[in-house]
Amino acid sequence: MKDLTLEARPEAISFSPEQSALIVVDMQNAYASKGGYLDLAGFDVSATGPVIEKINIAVSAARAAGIPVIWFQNGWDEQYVEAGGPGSPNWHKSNALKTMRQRPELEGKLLAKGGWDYQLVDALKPEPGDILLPKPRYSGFFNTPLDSILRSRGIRQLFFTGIATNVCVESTLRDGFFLEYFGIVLEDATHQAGPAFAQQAALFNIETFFGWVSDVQTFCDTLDTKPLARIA
Ligand SMILES: NC(=O)N/C=C\C(=O)O
Repeated sequence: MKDLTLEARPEAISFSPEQSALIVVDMQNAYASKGGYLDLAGFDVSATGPVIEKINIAVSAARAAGIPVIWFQNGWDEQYVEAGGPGSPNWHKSNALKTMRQRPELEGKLLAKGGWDYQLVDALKPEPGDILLPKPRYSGFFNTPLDSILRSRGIRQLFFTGIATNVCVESTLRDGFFLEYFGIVLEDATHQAGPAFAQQAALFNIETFFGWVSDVQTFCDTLDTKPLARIA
């Protein structure tokens, strides 16, 4: 397929579907569902429903265009060895680990592989041919085979969706930038962890310093695919 031009901020960007991947960051109950880790830690997850719908549309369009879909799940083994102990800054900064220390009844329930909190939300279903990757830190490029998977497939452009815009989405897009990948975030298929200004700040950072910002409808229109559902 020939190069396509995607309308984006701060400017349009050309890309080749054969050199692209759609990355779905951490669409787990932990980050998108009531009763998940972010909700229990006091973050507002009430507006994640429309984001899930937009991600489904973007995933359908990517698959129709032959663009690989890469799903990340953030979390650790049930004993939290992969989370790191007090010698890791993750131990000190992870709000999931801090919440479990404050509420021992939650120990082993947050972001633990095999648990409900770690599972992708029911409305999002990987299909055969998609790539599902665990990741133990915010960035999808650390302690994962992502870079090798992308380079071995000649992929240079990464389209980002998922939660949280200002944490794991931005972290992975930033590291991709340093590794010479072109990062484009589909803003209406993302949601922040924290106040609304965190979403705007992350999008400002991406647009201004690290990549490009577009949206799901533009992505679908540019690929000229017929997504499963039109965006209202
Ligand atoms: N997926 C994320 O952006 N996660 C943010 C915070 C955390 O995992 O503690």
